[in-house]
Amino acid sequence: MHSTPSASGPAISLENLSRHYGAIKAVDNVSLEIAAGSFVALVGLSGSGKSTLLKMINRLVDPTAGEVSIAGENIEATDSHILRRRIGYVFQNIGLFPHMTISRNIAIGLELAGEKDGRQERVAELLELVELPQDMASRMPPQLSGGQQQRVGVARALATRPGLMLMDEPFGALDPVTRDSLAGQYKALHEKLGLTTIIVTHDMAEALYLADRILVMEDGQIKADATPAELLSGKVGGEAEALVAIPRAQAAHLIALSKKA
Ligand SMILES: Nc1ncnc2c1ncn2[C@@H]1O[C@H](COP(=O)(O)OP(=O)(O)OP(=O)(O)O)[C@@H](O)[C@H]1O
Repeated sequence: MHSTPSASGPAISLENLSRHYGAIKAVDNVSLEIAAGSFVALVGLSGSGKSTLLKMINRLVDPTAGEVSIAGENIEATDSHILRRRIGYVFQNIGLFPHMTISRNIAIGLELAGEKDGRQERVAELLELVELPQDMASRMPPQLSGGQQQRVGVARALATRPGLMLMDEPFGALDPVTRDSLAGQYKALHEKLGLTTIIVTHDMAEALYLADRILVMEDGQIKADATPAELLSGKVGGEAEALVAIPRAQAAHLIALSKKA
């Protein structure tokens, strides 16, 4: 079997990016440089604009103003099929096609791109990459657990060897143990493949654990931009501090309980 060649994640640039819906400023004049190979978490309260920001990067949502560039190229000028091959997208409810085998679900991006050669080998390679047994290839999605389906979602997103992964609450619907183990395995994949990853999560503890940079959104704007260590140090303040206070208090509570045992 071939080993997976390292992809090289692109740098991303957002310039005065906005998406307004009438009076609602879902994303409001955001400018941002994301370095190649970063793992960025977008956190913030419900409705703060995280998903809208993410979806403007793969053109699922069109901005009302501003620009997105990937590896220095304005995405408006990039053919949307090419863009989709370069960007993997994983979201909470996976969206596997229930009437297609796991193998076909994984290969759908290759099929749509007209890539005929080596599809089965690529599926085998991807199953191995996301640590699923090869015999799952012939099963149908309803015959897999939620966690296994989510792994298939990750495999499908990686099929076209994208350098950029966009993930919207990818592990949100899973139990905490599966969630933690999948998140850890994804982080290892991110490093192994040299990806650029942007993840939306409601879970600050997950963001602190996974990302090397955390962006806190509020009312369509980025109100804090910090490393996990900076956030944990308590120097960032504002809403970021309120979000970090929750996992910090939980950790302190658990430590106190374990001392009583
Ligand atoms: N298609 C739409 N039409 C009108 N308003 C929209 C649309 N999509 C999003 N919004 C509004 O834009 C704001 C930001 O929504 P968005 O989904 O980006 O937030 P979010 O931070 O991802 O929220 P959540 O954490 O709940 O998923 C919200 O007020 C939402 O109601």
